[in-house]
Amino acid sequence: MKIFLIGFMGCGKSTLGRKLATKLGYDFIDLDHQIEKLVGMSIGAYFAANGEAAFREFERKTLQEFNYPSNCVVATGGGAPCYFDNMAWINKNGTSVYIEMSAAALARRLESGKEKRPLLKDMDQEEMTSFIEKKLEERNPFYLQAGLKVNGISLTPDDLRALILAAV
Ligand SMILES: Nc1ncnc2c1ncn2[C@@H]1O[C@H](COP(=O)(O)OP(=O)(O)O)[C@@H](O)[C@H]1O
Ligand SMILES: O=C(O)C1=C[C@@H](OP(=O)(O)O)[C@@H](O)[C@H](O)C1
Ligand SMILES: [Mg+2]
Repeated sequence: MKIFLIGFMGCGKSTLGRKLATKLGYDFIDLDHQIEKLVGMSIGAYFAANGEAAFREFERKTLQEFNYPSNCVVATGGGAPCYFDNMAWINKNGTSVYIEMSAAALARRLESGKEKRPLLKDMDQEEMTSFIEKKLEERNPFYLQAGLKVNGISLTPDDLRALILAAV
């Protein structure tokens, strides 16, 4: 089974994904790390050098052309499902899981680590909360196409594993 974790920045795709993969005995792939490896720089540096549109193209290519093992957990980037035909591609090729959280909870979590996220790096808590509220409105139509939606607050890897296994 190929499990694609989707959801806004900070919902826990990378952290929970790695632990979930270990629990299932599956490989773990973080698409952002994969992109960083292929372009030879951090996501932040790539955004600064080439802009967001170039990043989205590269993200699509990486998502859709990666040679996934048959059993894996994939942490996507927060924007990945929301561009091109990526969400349809994900649903055709795997089981998608949306880790849902409110804008306020996401903003609290993202306070540390925002320097690594080019879309957030210059914002304070208030700006970040309203930016996330607006972005979630745009992105939810894509996220909500996931096969399974789970609440990301206090979500443990064991909970996530149980919810996914119950749903498939
Ligand atoms: N289930 C969780 N419970 C509490 N904190 C979490 C959880 N998952 C992630 N975090 C914390 O939230 C931040 C963002 O997590 P990360 O996995 O990078 O999110 P994403 O990949 O979805 O952007 C990190 O500081 C991480 O330690
Ligand atoms: O939501 C987004 O547009 C982005 C999310 C990031 O991944 P995480 O969701 O893992 O932070 C990363 O792909 C890039 O900074 C853009
Ligand atoms: Mg991540």
